Amino acid sequence: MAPDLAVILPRVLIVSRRTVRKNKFVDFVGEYHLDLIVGYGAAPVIVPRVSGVHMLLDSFEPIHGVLLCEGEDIDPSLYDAELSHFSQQELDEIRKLHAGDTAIDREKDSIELRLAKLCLERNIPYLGICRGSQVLNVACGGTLYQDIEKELSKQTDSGRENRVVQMNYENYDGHRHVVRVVENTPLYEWFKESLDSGKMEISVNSYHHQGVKRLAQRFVPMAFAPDGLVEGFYDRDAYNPEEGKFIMGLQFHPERMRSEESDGFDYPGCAAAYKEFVKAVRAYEKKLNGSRNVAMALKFDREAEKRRRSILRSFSVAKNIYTAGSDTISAQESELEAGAEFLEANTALSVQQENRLKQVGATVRNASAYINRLKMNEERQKAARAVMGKMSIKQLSDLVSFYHEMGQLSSQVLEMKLKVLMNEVVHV
Ligand SMILES: N[C@@H](CCC(=O)NCCCC(=O)O)C(=O)O
Repeated sequence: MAPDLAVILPRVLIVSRRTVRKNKFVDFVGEYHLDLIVGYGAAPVIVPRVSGVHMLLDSFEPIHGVLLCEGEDIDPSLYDAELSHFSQQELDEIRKLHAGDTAIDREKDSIELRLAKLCLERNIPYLGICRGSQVLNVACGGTLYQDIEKELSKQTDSGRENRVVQMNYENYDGHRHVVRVVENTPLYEWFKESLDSGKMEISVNSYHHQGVKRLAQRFVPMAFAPDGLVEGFYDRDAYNPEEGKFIMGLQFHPERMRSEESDGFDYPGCAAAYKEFVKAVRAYEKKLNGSRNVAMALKFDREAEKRRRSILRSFSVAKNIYTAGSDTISAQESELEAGAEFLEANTALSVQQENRLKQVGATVRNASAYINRLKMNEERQKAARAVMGKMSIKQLSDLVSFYHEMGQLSSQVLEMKLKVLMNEVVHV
């Protein structure tokens, strides 16, 4: 069971985050993400955010999906050409308040932006949660607020009632704020039975202080916070999980919207983003393998045809030599190889094939070995017939059913081995 699953499950890449444990760096990924990916039928592959990995992403192929989630702030120089509009005092305040986030991890930025761009180039399913949604927007040319509280609240004239607390360190996991869900979007479909009547609102968690400022052109918003911040978006033209299409970003964490006591989700729709994402990942893998198999089959066909031609050519040269005498052999020896190899490898030829080969002169090289093998076969058959002639009907019918059973068994095992081999070839 295990080897089959290992071959079948599609792979979702997730980049780790760095922290310090017992005086040394360790890499981690939140288990809620991993559990959901496994639960819906894909294999999470953790890409460590260690130096140099951004140059080694080819080694993580095949990639059937990418899930990017939490982490430090994205380096503002990656999305904001004019850099800091903040005074030194403001920057110090931001760093003090969000100390865990404001240390930038350039290696992670670099790995994640490369992965996001790869997904966009190849239409690999991508789910961005929180920082992952910010990475997606930046990869597509959008920009971010470097600090929502300082920038968005400055812009919001409408006053305090629209202000949103995005980070509440006093009530970290219990904190929620409302978002307005946009109709006719996947998010609406997933949460529609939970929307407050007429209000189109759900309450979401929040663990960020950066956020989408200018949404990249290709995206459609799926939810807004009361201060206008985009809380979810997707590429409508690249959305069809059944066909392997999924490019989406969520600023909140549906995987983490759970009751403290029971660990149960706040809404039945919470796991849907993961479910639909993995659905797309699985469909993408199928599509990819399908087209690879066709490409492999075409390659095999072309190679077989090439081989067939060289064998034919070899036989025709052999025929000419046979008809004309043996003087010219050395000049054409290399062309004879294919035919000779073919004869060596195929002892079980039909009488018709054998006559045809003799006729075209294929006995010129290795003829004695070939004839010896044929003779040996004939002798073995003669001996077997003699033994069987002496056996009883019961013994003979036992022998028949034994070989029948063995035949069935070996074709089953052969089929399995070919399947494994085919998968290995496809995954090379
Ligand atoms: N630094 C970014 C992204 C923050 C982020 O990824 N938050 C989720 C992690 C929550 C946790 O570590 O508990 C920002 O602040 O916008």
